[in-house]
Amino acid sequence: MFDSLAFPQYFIFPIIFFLFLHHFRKINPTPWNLPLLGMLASVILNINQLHDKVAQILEKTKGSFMIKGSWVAQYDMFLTSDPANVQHIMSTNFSKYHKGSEGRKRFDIFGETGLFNSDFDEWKHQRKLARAFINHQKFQQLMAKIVPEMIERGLIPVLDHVSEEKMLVDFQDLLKRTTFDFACLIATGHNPNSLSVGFPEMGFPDAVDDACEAILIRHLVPESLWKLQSWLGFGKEKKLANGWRTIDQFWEKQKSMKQEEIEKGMEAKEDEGIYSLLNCYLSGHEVTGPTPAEKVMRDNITALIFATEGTTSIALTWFFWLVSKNPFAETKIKEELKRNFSQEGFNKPPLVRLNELNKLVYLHAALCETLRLYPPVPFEIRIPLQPDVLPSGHQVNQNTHVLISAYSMARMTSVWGEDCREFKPGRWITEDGRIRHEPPHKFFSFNAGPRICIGKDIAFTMMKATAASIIHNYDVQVVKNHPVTYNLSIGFRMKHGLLARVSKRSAQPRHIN
Ligand code: HEM
Repeated sequence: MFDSLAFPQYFIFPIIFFLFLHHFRKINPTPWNLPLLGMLASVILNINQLHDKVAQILEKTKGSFMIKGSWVAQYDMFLTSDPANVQHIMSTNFSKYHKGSEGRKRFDIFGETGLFNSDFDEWKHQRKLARAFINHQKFQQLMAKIVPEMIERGLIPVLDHVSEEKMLVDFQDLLKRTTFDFACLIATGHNPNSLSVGFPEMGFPDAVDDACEAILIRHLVPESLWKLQSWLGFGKEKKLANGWRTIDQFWEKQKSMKQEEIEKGMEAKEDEGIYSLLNCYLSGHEVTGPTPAEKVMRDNITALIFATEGTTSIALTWFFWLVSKNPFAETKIKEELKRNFSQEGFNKPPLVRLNELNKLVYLHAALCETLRLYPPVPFEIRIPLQPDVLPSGHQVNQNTHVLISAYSMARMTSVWGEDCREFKPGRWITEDGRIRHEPPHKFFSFNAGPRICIGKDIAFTMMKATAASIIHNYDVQVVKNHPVTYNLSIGFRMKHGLLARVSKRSAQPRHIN
């Protein structure tokens, strides 16, 4: 019979045990390796500051640390932020590491056939098409058309409204809307107008955010556990399933809208500056070839929206927060804008000339520094195809998941110097006033090697145009004491958003002379 008097011991023992662990982890930051549990208990204890805990371990262990797997997890996790290891895995020995079926299972919402989830020949094929789409001259024309339009017709009216109404606004949400509309235009040719005064429900990007939280948990717990949770349908897995439905509905809607346009002979014409991945797919355009299977289109279109929106808006949010904390940087950005755009104003369509964004060296540097400190994709995982020895001397094999932490790399004094944790845009500017280019295995925010991000230039154009238009025309006052921390997710969203008030810098004219 159950002895009710003995009942508390079932709780007291684990509590004392975890307090004990908690005390000693302060003395030694490396995780404890416990029988059966491996280092899982240590991970759970630090779950809310996961990225900082990893950074702390890696700084202490000179950039490499093996987390022994548990009986439950059944694989080892090798943490690294050592640039030599990163170069070895991502570039020099690229063909010997893959994302693998483990990765595809965790990221199943983005489809098996898409660029993100594929490896080897399938990946090569998809990447070739994606690059052809982005490098086509029509894409440049599209950018020159939609970026100024979005600022003029989307961002400025909303900011004017928020400013006139003296509203408190979640800047993260506002930036998410800006980049979501932009992402939809390049992926499908339709503008969902989520950036409008009524702040309509967004659907897709919120669904992706929910999915990203569930995917992080899938990295931390055994597959059997998250699969059981998914089958029972509760918690994060339930949210992921709902998100999946939202993304599928989004795709169905986009497809039927486009088909209707085609049937009515109303397709957007390329010579009118309209060029989108969906148009290319459906018209069998030279860049994408014959129309592929529907699943391939769904996977790549949703992945392109995710790749564009789920990264650029995160970077911009941290940028505005960092600028608010570093008035010296804000002053320098304002001065640079005034020097380059003072005569004509900035936010009128003919004046957002994308090639002129190159003049904004300090703004570019401040964005690089943001991306270094707060990489929107904070880590990458690769699995070796065969046993290998890394430049750090560590041995890995097919049973090792190698986690490369971009967030930790930014916090390594051996990589970025004693001031690595400080926001210093100046570190990105050469003595003759140009942008300093760092190798991708050191500045890992866009990945490195053959799988490096193909949208880096597009992201900088979008981020610079958005940030410049806002800072040149408005004062953004971030609410003091609002808690700012990252979400537990594979993306680096702020957990509580970024609350701010916006006011026009001058009533008439809007720009500064
Ligand atoms: C600040 C913004 C951005 C950041 C920090 C970023 C970062 C990254 C990272 C870390 C990866 C590697 C992901 C992985 O393999 O798991 C990646 C891949 C990719 N990115 Fe970006 N990205 C950004 C913006 C964009 C934009 C605007 C686009 C498209 C227009 C884009 C398109 C892609 C694509 C298609 C891939 C897959 C490449 C491949 O697997 O070969 N990204 N990006």
